[in-house]
Amino acid sequence: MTDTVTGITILADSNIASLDEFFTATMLGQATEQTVSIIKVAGRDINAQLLAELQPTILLIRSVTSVNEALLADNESVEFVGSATIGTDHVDQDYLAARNITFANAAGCSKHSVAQYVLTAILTLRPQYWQPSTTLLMTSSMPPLTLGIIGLGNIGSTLAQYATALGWQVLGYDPLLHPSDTNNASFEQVLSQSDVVSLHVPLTDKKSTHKKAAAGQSFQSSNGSDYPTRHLINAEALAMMSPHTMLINSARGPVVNASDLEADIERNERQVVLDVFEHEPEISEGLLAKLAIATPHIAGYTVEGKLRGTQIIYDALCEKLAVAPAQSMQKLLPLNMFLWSELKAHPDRLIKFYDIMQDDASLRSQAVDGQVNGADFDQLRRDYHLRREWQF
Ligand SMILES: NC(=O)C1=CN([C@@H]2O[C@H](COP(=O)(O)OP(=O)(O)OC[C@H]3O[C@@H](n4cnc5c(N)ncnc54)[C@H](O)[C@@H]3O)[C@@H](O)[C@H]2O)C=CC1
Ligand SMILES: O=C(O)C(=O)[C@H](O)COP(=O)(O)O
Repeated sequence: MTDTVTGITILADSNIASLDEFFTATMLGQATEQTVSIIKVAGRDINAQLLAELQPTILLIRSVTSVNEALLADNESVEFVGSATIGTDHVDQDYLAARNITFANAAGCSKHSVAQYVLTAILTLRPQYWQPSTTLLMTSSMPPLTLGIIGLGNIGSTLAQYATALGWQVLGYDPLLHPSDTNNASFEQVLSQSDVVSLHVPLTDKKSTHKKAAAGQSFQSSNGSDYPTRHLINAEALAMMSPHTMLINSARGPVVNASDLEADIERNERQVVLDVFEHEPEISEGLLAKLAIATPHIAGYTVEGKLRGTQIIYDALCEKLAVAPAQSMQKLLPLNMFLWSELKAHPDRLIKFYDIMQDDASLRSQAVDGQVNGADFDQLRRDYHLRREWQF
């Protein structure tokens, strides 16, 4: 890093967990005369003007800050960008690479939290599907739930493990991975044969756009894919699903076409669970009332999920600074009594493990004339009670 004499200035989204515990001079292995200043602002307020004023060396963000040419074209101070999130659709990674700015995200940080959110949603709406595999063969006459999972990366594959533990059938679709026990179906089969379809894909667009980096060279937008996911679930896809099939989106809002979804719910009375929204942080008028469960993009918001996000970008920054990490989230975590084995044995305790309807009620309480505005949506996320991740 070039800032070894003057110290390090970090500009950070104030919604990143435990910033003060991780990003100090001591924890970043700096000599005692060195300063590390950390400036915390709301993620949506991080803009080119603020960067020009503060000249940070390090930028720490979450999903609400777009990092791209528009933000960085006039900036020469930033050398490291860390996003304490799994998703990276808000970051133009190829632009950062072209500018020689190191980038790290927090892959997998909240995979259990999101999988547990999805399980909770399903079991809250359809409690009849509690069928731990040990009792399945002996007692149940009802066929097990068929869970369709679109995207079998960290979250999708973790969800598949929980589903299998409950004796459910998994139909999975991921065209970018080899076929496997769970990557075992086509897109059409997942949609047409599942009782519940859960989306776990990144937000991507068609591969195409060639852009110009600041230095003049041409590069491709990092969000381009041969299997784009924007509006993957549209009227055509919804028409393949039986009205009985529940749809859950905890990936990114624009993976589902919101107006097609509204029309589909009206037509089919489909049970739909949304944690993310096409026009987030706004929720379009009329949509909220049609949803079975709606939450303000908090599927990954557990104490563990958020702290792991911070740990992963902290470790990456330590690597960039060539120092050994000195802080560990294990030292910061309060005792956790939420055991998956207990929940599996006592399904009636689900509400104690995660009361998803309380999150739903908090979001609906913000609605005025059927609409939630962006500031209220963001505030719910900022003030979220942070639940606990179930342990093994
Ligand atoms: N609601 C929330 O709080 C959270 C949402 N997320 C979202 O969940 C997404 C998935 O997370 P991870 O599983 O950890 O990511 P991951 O990168 O481990 O897995 C994504 C999988 O989707 C697959 N995929 C890509 N395009 C596809 C397509 N067209 N059809 C089917 N599969 C496709 C990829 O091959 C990959 O295996 C993130 O990108 C993020 O946007 C992540 C964390 C929290
Ligand atoms: O990790 C991701 O990807 C997510 O969607 C985050 O958990 C969402 O949280 P924010 O980054 O928007 O706070």
